[in-house]
Amino acid sequence: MKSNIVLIGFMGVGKGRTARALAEKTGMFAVDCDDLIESFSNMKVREIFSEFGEPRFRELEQQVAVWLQKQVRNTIISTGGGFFNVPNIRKIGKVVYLHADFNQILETIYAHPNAKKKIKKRPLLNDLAKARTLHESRLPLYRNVADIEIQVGGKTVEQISNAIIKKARLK
Ligand SMILES: Nc1ncnc2c1ncn2[C@@H]1O[C@H](COP(=O)(O)OP(=O)(O)O)[C@@H](O)[C@H]1O
Ligand SMILES: O=C(O)C1=C[C@@H](OP(=O)(O)O)[C@@H](O)[C@H](O)C1
Repeated sequence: MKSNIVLIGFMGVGKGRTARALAEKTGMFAVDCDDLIESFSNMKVREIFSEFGEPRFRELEQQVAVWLQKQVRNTIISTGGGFFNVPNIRKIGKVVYLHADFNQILETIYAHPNAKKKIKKRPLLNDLAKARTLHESRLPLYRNVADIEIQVGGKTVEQISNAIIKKARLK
């Protein structure tokens, strides 16, 4: 049985979008950690942050991580931008880091017709100066846990998913 693929990377880099494209191409199923947290808690991510604070959200991420490791196989898992920090990340599956420069990420988010909504639902993107620093400080940490790194800047989702299939030997 194939192991899971765990997509990590900064907010808005395209983890969810890539997971869906990969699922379509490989026949594997795709799940998203933020979606799992929202359905489990019956709250939106932004509500969890505003009502209970970031530490509660990180606890929920750890619960999801334990469940994924125990129960989920043969699945493409897209994660939130801070999920890579869970202690068992490398036990969940093959970790694929999607990398783009901060400016490229902002460009793709702002190019979207729903840009305002996309920013609102990501509390850590609301202050752009802080988000830029976060991107910089996380870069070595993402690289440290990743098995594979994919450059996504300027690429189509088709090119990105084909690169992952090749590097992770998914087909
Ligand atoms: N390579 C890309 N080219 C064009 N648009 C992209 C690209 N990557 C992401 N997007 C768009 O940016 C937004 C964030 O993508 P998403 O998959 O939700 O990111 P993440 O799951 O990493 O936060 C979406 O609207 C998506 O369609
Ligand atoms: O980078 C982060 O710490 C976060 C990223 C978000 O997910 P996306 O990467 O899907 O935006 C979401 O999990 C939460 O707002 C925290």
